[in-house]
Parts: sequence; C-alpha cells; structure tokens
Amino acid sequence: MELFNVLTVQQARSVLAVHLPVWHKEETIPLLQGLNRILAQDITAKEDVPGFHRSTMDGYAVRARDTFGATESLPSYVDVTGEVLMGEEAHGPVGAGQAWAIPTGGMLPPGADAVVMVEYTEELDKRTIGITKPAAPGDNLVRRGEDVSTGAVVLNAKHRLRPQDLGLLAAVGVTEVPVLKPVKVGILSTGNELIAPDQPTSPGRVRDINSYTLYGQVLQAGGSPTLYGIIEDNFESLRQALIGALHENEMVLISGGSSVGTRDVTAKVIETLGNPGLLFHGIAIKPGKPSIGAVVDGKVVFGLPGHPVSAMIVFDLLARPLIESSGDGQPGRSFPLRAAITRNIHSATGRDDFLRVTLRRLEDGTIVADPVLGKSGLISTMVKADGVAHIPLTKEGVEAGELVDVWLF
Ligand SMILES: Nc1nc2c(c(=O)[nH]1)N[C@H]1C(S)=C(S)[C@@H](COP(=O)(O)OP(=O)(O)OC[C@H]3O[C@@H](n4cnc5c(N)ncnc54)[C@H](O)[C@@H]3O)O[C@H]1N2
Ligand code: MOO
Repeated sequence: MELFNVLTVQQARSVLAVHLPVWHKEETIPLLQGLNRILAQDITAKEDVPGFHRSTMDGYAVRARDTFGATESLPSYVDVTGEVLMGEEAHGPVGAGQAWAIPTGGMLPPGADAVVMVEYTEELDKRTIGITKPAAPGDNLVRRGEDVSTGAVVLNAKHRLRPQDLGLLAAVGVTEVPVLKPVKVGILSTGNELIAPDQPTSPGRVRDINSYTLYGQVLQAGGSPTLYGIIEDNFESLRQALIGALHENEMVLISGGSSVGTRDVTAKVIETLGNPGLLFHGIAIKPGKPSIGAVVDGKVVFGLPGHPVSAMIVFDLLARPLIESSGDGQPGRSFPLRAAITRNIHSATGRDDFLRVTLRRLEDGTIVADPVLGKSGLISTMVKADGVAHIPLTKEGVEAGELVDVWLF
C-alpha cells in the first residue's frame, strides 16, 4: 500500500510554514529567568556602556603628547596633581605636564587622553613621576560607548538568550525582558501494546518510550510539554484525546499509528477535525517515512512514527524548529559539524537519510563519524550516538572517508 502525499523534508517544512498559525504570545520576565528564552522584541540600548572613558590598567592618566619621546634613559617628568577614586567622578582637569593616579576601571579625568601603566613610570617623589615609555592617545582605555552605544540594537527579536546576553542586558540596565511564551505541546502515545514505565511487562507489551523522549525534546527546545498518556488504538479514543489536547495546546505530537496498517487511525482522526487538515502523510526520509503533518484550526499536529528513533528524528527536523522560534518556522542559529564517515553507506536518491553516528577525533585532528548500526526501534542506538549524519536526497550514499554534515544531539 502506498502512503499518500509523500513530500521531501524541505517540502514538508514549506507547506507547514504556509499554514502555520501566528503564535507570537509574549510575556515579560525578570532578567535572571531569561536564560534560553527567546526575545520577543529588539532591545535598544538607552545609554552608553561604559558611560565614561575608563582605564584598563593601574597607572597614570596623562596627556599622551607629554609622553612623546620618553625612554628609560630619558623619562618624561610630569606632576601628579590628583588621584582617581574607583566609582567616583574624576573632575580633573589634567593639565599640560600633569598626571593623575588612576586604578583599573577608574574614570579618565578630563584633559587626559591616555593611561600609562605603572610599570612604565618611576616615582621621583610624592608629586613627580618619570614616564619611561611613550603612550599614544587612547592607550589603555575603553572609550565611552565602546562596548555599547546609545540607540544601538544590542539584541534582536527571536534571539535565544545566552549567559553573555544576560550580562549585556544587565550592563544596559534592562532587568525585565520581553520574551516569547513557550509553545505548549501535548504528547500522546498510541498503541494497545504500550504500558507505562512503572507497570510490569508481559509478553507482547512494551513500555512507553516516546512520551519520555518527546517530553525531553520539547523541554530542550524551550517548549512546555504535557503528557496525555497512552491512548488506545481506536478511532474514538484517539479522536477524544486529540480534541482534548488540541484545546489545551498549540501543538500536539501523536506517536505511533502513523503508518498504513489497519489500526493506524491518526490520519483518519485528523481528517475529521478542523482546517486545512492533513498537509502530508509520509515524508521522503529514513528513518521516519510514515510521518504526518497537519494544521487544525490554528494548531499544529504531528503524527510521528512509533519507532522511538524515528519519532525523535522527525521531531528534530519538523517540530523542534517551530517550538524554538515560537512559530515563525525559522530554526535556531546552529550549524552541523563536518566529519569523515568511516564506512560506505548506501542510500536511495530522492530521500534524506539520517544516520546515527558517534564521533571520534583522530591524532591529526580529523573528526570521524562511526555509524551506529541498528533498527529504528532500538532506543539504545540513540543513547550510544552523538548525533546524526545527513545523507542528502541528491546522493546515492556515501563512501568511507567522505565528509558528511553531523547534527549533534
Ligand atoms: N508494511 C509496512 N509496515 C511498516 C512500514 C511500511 O512502510 N510498510 N513502515 C515501518 C516504519 S518505517 C515505521 S517507523 C513504523 C511506523 O509505524 P507506526 O507509526 O504506525 O507505529 P506503530 O505501528 O504504532 O509502532 C511501530 C513500533 O514502535 C513501537 N512503539 C510505538 N509507540 C511506542 C512508544 N510510545 N514507545 C515505545 N515503542 C513504541 C511499537 O510497539 C512498534 O513496535 O511502521 C513500520 N511498518
Ligand atoms: O521510518 Mo521507520 O521510521 O524507518 O523506522
């Protein structure tokens, strides 16, 4: 039996993007809770950082021209007429032939345009120093606004906040940040054979893996997951469970029941719900071919294959980018790593293959990818692997030694 409407991964992404609902719900949170959250708006600096010319060394604030030609044997002598105190405004002025003692981080007093490190000075007496090395204007200083200047967009909307971003926001005095609300994702596992992990097994029954892997993946992507448990393989049970989950979430993931077996009811259930409904059933990918994508009255539904490896890989390719960017379909800023595959791997053209691999670094620095062989029902292969190597749909396979893109977990 043929699956209908099989799309490539790229086509599946495109058709989803066309029908994607607008998800841009915002909330404002304290800066310290901002890590890994996605900015909802551009952040513009309202002040310069630093707000004053600031010394980067312990030494003396001087007029650079007073130091020109200074050498160890013929120092330039200047009068020490003041001292900059940490955290206080330095009024100066530093006149011709004068210097002020200044600590690292101290404010450059007006009149001075450079700092001479204490190592290049000698104290003649309390009031006079000799400078033994010339300084150019701007030496040993961070200029006002050199880090951030007023009016600059310091972070763009859609940016995922990293620790350094929190630091920069603190530097410009932003203590509350506008971020996108996490996408709510409902997770349903279907299959009469499934039992919860805390239940005893019996022949024919297996524990529910996908609820757990998907829950972790949603959290990792910045979404807010809710488990709806194990749903029986019948039309009415799945329909009721899906309606409930759609009501409470922006996205629903259904694992199992997506292929063409007689009990595979996911697609049929989706067809009875809202518009535009089923967008694809089957993608040209291995593993993960029997995947479903749908948009139902502004909510996204994915039918993921039951095999745990396939469900994880399809989640990463299709669902994760939508959760990470809270709705505009732009994946986060990440790049694959290039590694040399260590075996010949066959693949069919017209299909994207994702091969589980472990990575090794050889003595000469080359990074190699060893395929982790095993069927897509084996969760242990995902645990062994460091990532997946992509064999694009244009290729018939790869030969040992060929470079492949590896997406790390
Ligand atoms: N005649 C064909 N049979 C199958 C095809 C095909 O093209 N023709 N495709 C195979 C591929 S590839 C996959 S992937 C699976 C997908 O099947 P379903 O999405 O319908 O999933 P199920 O049949 O419900 O389950 C498949 C497999 O995975 C186990 N499973 C399901 N859910 C879970 C879970 N939450 N935790 C752990 N394990 C789970 C289930 O017990 C089955 O063993 O279809 C192939 N068949
Ligand atoms: O596509 Mo299935 O997802 O190969 O195991």
